[in-house]
This record gives sequence, C-alpha cells and structure tokens, in this order.
Amino acid sequence: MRGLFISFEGPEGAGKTTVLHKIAARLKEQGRAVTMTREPGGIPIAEKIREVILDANHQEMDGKTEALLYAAARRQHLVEKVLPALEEGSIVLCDRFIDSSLAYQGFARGLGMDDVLAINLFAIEDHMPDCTIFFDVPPEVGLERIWKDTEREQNRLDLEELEFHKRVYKGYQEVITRAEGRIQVVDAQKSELQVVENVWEIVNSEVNLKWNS
Ligand SMILES: Nc1ncnc2c1ncn2[C@@H]1O[C@H](COP(=O)(O)OP(=O)(O)OP(=O)(O)O)[C@@H](O)[C@H]1O
Ligand SMILES: Cc1cn([C@H]2C[C@H](O)[C@@H](COP(=O)(O)O)O2)c(=O)[nH]c1=O
Repeated sequence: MRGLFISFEGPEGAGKTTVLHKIAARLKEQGRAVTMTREPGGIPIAEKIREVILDANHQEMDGKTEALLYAAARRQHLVEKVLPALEEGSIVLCDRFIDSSLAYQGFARGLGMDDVLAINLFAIEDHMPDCTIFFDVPPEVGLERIWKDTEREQNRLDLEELEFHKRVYKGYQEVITRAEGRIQVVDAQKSELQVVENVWEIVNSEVNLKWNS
C-alpha cells in the first residue's frame, strides 16, 4: 500500500525540525517505516541547490531565479526520494514543501501565488501532501528563537528584514484559506512538549485512518 506524505510548514523558528524528529522517533517505536527529509535538500542535488539559494553572500539573487531554484530542488527531491519512499509504503515527514514557496516567493517576495503555484505544479504534477501541519507562531517569536540559537548559521532568508517575515506569515494565512482543509494548524507558541503532543494527535489519526480503517 502507498505510504503517507505529511509536510511540516511554518515561519522561521517555529519548531518544525525539532518536532519532526520526535514524531519520527514515535512512529519508529510503533514499527512504522519512516522517511525524514527536508526542503530544499534531502538528496545531494537538492542540497547543492540549497547551498546556492541560502548562501548569505548571494544578495543579488533575483526573486524569480529563487522561485525556480526551489521548484527545481523540489522536483528532483520528489522523484528521487519522496515518491520511491511512498511506493515502498513509508510515512514521509517532509520539513517544508510547496506551501513554503507560495508563502515566501508567491506572497512575501510579491511574485504572485498563482504564478508560483503554476511553476510548482509543473514540478510536482499532482503529488500534493496528504496532510500538512502548520506551526503557528508570530514571526517575532520564531526569529527570537533562532537568534538565541548560537549554533545556527544565519542564512540569506533568515537575514531578511522583519517586514519580509511578517509578509511570510500573512502569506501562510492565505495559503491555509486556499488549502480547503489539507492544512491543520497547531499553536507552536506552546511548550515543545505540548506541541509534540498536538502534532502527534494529528499524525496518529492520519496513520490510523490510512492503515486501521
Ligand atoms: N515549542 C518551543 N518553544 C520554545 N522553543 C522551541 C520550541 N520548539 C523549538 N524551539 C527552539 O527553537 C529553535 C528553532 O527550532 P527548529 O529549528 O525546530 O525550528 P524550525 O521551524 O525548523 O526553523 P527553521 O525553519 O527556521 O529552520 C531551536 O532552538 C529549538 O530548540
Ligand atoms: C522550501 C522553501 C523554503 N524556503 C525558505 C524558508 C527558509 O527560510 C529556508 C529553508 O531553511 P530551513 O532552515 O530549512 O527552514 O528557505 C522558501 O523560501 N521557499 C521554499 O519553497
């Protein structure tokens, strides 16, 4: 049976990566096959594209170039990693996917959500996630968290002005409205423990729906 494709979305510092690892561990404890991955990246070609996009020295990068690079990385990652894992019946937990492009490039960069959706549908065809979890945190709170993290190297997108990050957040609200129920929202201002529990409820229910009904 085909696996389950779940994406994690939200602004910078929302806690997606932290929680994704904890959820993967719980699923593995249940004996489930799990694939953890991220965008941009997850496979060598896409990790190289990630380096180009996020290099803090590449300030001259054009917005459309940025959008196309994200879509190119997404295509390769999808065909090389996500689809084969789903074919094998794995639960794929993906740190960001198409909704990031809609919020960051489509809305915050001002390229237009419809145009960014069009290039991404060319890249992913009809392979949308089965479920998406949005980590809801105000941009100021998320940025504060990543600034406190001394081990994190600030990338080109992290270094955008606060106004950009506010537009990203607004973009996500628009994406959620358009998603017609695919995206479930979690209050990511709660403690890490509480967020893990809330995300677990969603993931567990999706897994049960798929395999136990
Ligand atoms: N619920 C929480 N409350 C407070 N701090 C948290 C919470 N969840 C994660 N953090 C901390 O916030 C920082 C960012 O977390 P994490 O890297 O998981 O976020 P992210 O959403 O993946 O960020 P980005 O997309 O910007 O890489 C880390 O230092 C992490 O320990
Ligand atoms: C997939 C995707 C990502 N982004 C942005 C969002 C973040 O600023 C970085 C990725 O870094 P993270 O630490 O892995 O979250 O890239 C984007 O603008 N558009 C996208 O499609």
